[in-house]
Amino acid sequence: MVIDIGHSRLKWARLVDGALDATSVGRASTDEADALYAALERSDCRRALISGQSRIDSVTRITDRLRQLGAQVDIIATGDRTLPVAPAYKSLGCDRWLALQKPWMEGPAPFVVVDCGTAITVDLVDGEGRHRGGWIMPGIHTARGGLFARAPGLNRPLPEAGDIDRPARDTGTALARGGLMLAAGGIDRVVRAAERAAGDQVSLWLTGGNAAELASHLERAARHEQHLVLHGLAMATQAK
Ligand SMILES: Nc1ncnc2c1ncn2[C@@H]1O[C@H](COP(=O)(O)OP(=O)(O)O)[C@@H](O)[C@H]1O
Ligand SMILES: CC(C)(COP(=O)(O)O)[C@@H](O)C(=O)NCCC(=O)O
Repeated sequence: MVIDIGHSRLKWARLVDGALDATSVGRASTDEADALYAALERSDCRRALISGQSRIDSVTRITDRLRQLGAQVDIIATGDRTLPVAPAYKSLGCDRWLALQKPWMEGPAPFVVVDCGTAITVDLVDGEGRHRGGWIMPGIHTARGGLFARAPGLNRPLPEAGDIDRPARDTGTALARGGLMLAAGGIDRVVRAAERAAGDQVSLWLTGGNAAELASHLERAARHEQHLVLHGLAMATQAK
């Protein structure tokens, strides 16, 4: 089994012959991992490779419970296995490093991976397969949470955003459109900067919990692959 412990959500899947079994992908809140334990107990898997790029207390709680259930748990650290794309720097999040591996295997060409989760991270890999580094921005939900903490009067259930290019005429819609505009505008700008840094056109991969809602608001078409971190973990199980 491979498990991605994010700051907000857990994602997991079984492997069949070293590849992800798409039918087995599960998700839960990082704070309520019972569905993961139930999936482990239902399956015949007793080994887990984990990306634990989350709060240390969450990772400890989840891995302790998995061990109690009889699993052999291995937590991967950035750069500690030989994968096709090496990290540009040592303290790079393990989730970011893992997410770069599948796109590079699909063709040796420059690309960026945008992971839209608790944070929005954008990472550039050039045409030689070198990770050139990236950018970290607050995720949509995180940015709104920060705003609501400072201006609690704004906090409310949000409606569908609709056309984000149209000026909103009520507070909820303004917040819904503004959050998407902030993220999409930041991503569009970063992709242009990545192309200047690479000196080449880049293809765009989107992953993470907010990828689907952001895709249609970006300037260019992106390939949406929901579980790039899990795919990277699957590759890591085959690597030394
Ligand atoms: N069913 C869902 N439950 C929780 N969050 C969701 C759900 N669908 C989309 N999201 C969004 O996904 C974000 C988390 O994305 P994810 O990639 O799982 O993050 P992380 O890897 O940081 O834990 C949340 O901030 C939320 O806006
Ligand atoms: C930037 C992140 C918080 C993103 O985490 P996520 O939103 O996927 O939960 C994580 O990759 C991280 O803690 N990185 C370490 C710092 C770095 O990548 O430079």
